[in-house]
Amino acid sequence: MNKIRAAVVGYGNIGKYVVEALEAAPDFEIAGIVRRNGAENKPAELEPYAVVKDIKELKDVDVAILATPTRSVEKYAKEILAMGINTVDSFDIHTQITALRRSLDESAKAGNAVAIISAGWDPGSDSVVRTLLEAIAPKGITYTNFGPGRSMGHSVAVRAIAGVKDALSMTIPVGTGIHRRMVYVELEEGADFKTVEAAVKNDPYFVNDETHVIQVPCVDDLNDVGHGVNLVRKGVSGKTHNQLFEFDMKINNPALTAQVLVCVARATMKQQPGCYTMIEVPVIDLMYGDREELIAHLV
Ligand SMILES: NC(=O)C1=CN([C@@H]2O[C@H](COP(=O)(O)OP(=O)(O)OC[C@H]3O[C@@H](n4cnc5c(N)ncnc54)[C@H](OP(=O)(O)O)[C@@H]3O)[C@@H](O)[C@H]2O)C=CC1
Ligand SMILES: N[C@@H](CCCC(=O)C(=O)O)C(=O)O
Repeated sequence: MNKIRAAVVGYGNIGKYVVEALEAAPDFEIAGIVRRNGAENKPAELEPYAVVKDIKELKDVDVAILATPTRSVEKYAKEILAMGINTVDSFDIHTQITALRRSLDESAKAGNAVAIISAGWDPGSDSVVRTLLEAIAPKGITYTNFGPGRSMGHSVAVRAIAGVKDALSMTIPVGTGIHRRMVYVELEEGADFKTVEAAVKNDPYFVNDETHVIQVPCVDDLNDVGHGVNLVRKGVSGKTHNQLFEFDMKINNPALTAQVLVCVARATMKQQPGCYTMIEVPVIDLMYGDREELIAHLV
């Protein structure tokens, strides 16, 4: 069997778990890890792998798994798709997904490659669940209630603000798909708390939610990467009301995001050139194994 050669771009919270998920997958091999500082301070667990500054330094990469901040995804994806290498990412600014899809569709087709975007758990696997539930009860309301837990995307956005040394953004479910954001910040020496607080509250990640910013001496003392979702749809199948569906999970956030990225990386190998979201990809393409055996086992 020819293994799929994957590069991991960015070695932060998600990147570390992507390496583990690739190591556990029978059909993948790690082509290398791409880091801004290359092999400088190479962590012990990456000893068996090439760690480089530029993906061009790696050989025969089939797919690049982008574990970078969401706001860097488009730049990395465009460069990599132009080389004819597939990309997957977990881009999570929901209001910008269709724009990213249009932009990367052009890049992917030009590079004769495949991009699957917004492939984490939300957006990502939850999007597939929402789609399925809406198909089987076309009229009705779906509520996606997160947490309580750490949003990686919101925490990354706060860490990017000048003067922030570390940050933890906890998502607190208020009900009916509404969330409160509790943001714990550790500041660089001399940083002004009020300026940071205003920047957080004005960031598009936070601007629509009730947000509280709290200064703490050490974010690491508070950190817990657990998260979860309770997704409920109540609706109408045909002309019959009161169909009630519920999907619930409690997870290690980076570990689940990484596993979704890896199964979606597999699926890139089976699509025509272009850019897709997870709801556009046949779910069987996420799976490793013989097609007929999967059908016998899962259908
Ligand atoms: N859709 C979903 O369900 C989910 C999506 N996510 C997304 O995953 C993203 C990554 O999260 P997380 O792993 O916690 O982030 P981290 O900050 O821990 O890691 C990102 C890594 O990307 C690299 N990098 C490349 N460019 C930059 C840059 N400009 N600034 C900072 N780092 C850069 C760095 O690695 P190096 O130093 O090695 O170069 C960095 O460690 C989040 O932005 C979030 O949106 C996360 C969870 C769920
Ligand atoms: N994109 C999230 C995962 C979904 C949960 C969420 O959106 C939130 O906590 O606000 C994340 O980055 O952790």
